[in-house]
Amino acid sequence: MDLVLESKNINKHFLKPKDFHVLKDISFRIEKGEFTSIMGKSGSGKSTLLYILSTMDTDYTGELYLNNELVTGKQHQELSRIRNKYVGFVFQFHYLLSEFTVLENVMLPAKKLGEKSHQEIEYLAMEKLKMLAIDKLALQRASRISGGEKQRVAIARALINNPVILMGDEPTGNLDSHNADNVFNIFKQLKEEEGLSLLIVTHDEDFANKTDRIIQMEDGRIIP
Ligand SMILES: Nc1ncnc2c1ncn2[C@@H]1O[C@H](COP(=O)(O)OP(=O)(O)OP(=O)(O)O)[C@@H](O)[C@H]1O
Repeated sequence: MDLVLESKNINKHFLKPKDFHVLKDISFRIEKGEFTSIMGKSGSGKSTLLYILSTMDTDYTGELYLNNELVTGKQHQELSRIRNKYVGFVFQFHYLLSEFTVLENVMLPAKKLGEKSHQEIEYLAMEKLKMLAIDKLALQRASRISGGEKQRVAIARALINNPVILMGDEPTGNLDSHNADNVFNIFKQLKEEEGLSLLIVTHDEDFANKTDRIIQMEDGRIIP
């Protein structure tokens, strides 16, 4: 079995304003090429969990493995390298740099990783833009494209370092149904053609029903 993510007994407490046990014994695995969605009522802990799994939040107990590597306990710099290399992340809001071009936005995470030349990164970024059918927008400023296009640029940016897993916190939450379908189809294509694993938090039942597996959360637990 080819595992890309494993969570073992992850627990988290928020201590302020008072002790709140927000995640309770979260254990599950994601295999290569699996398209998983996370659903659950508002406040059930979905975003909190996703920020831990993507290594952005390190304040928890338990163990997290990415690509069979234990990431829990790693120092900031090493963690940042692992995140940049293994995890792509798409937010509900695109967070593009509006004064930069589409191409420059997509290139940024690869520049940060610093493993490839400018030319190589530009080539890879254009490949991602082509795959998402937005290569014609490469030299446009990010502020001048539509909402659906911005989310596709955000996906291209999340893919630039060829992550093993793409995570999303309601990536279709701000989109109309046409653009949401479009993003779902892109995710499905990435799974089928690239063997990418996806872990997507969503409130959209239609979206979730089309994924391979739904993880249901309630009060900080996964419902078995
Ligand atoms: N920094 C924080 N300090 C204290 N409590 C927090 C903090 N962040 C989140 N919470 C609480 O933790 C619980 C889980 O929040 P989380 O954002 O993970 O839920 P969610 O399932 O993603 O909700 P939604 O669907 O509304 O986005 C909520 O009750 C929230 O109020």
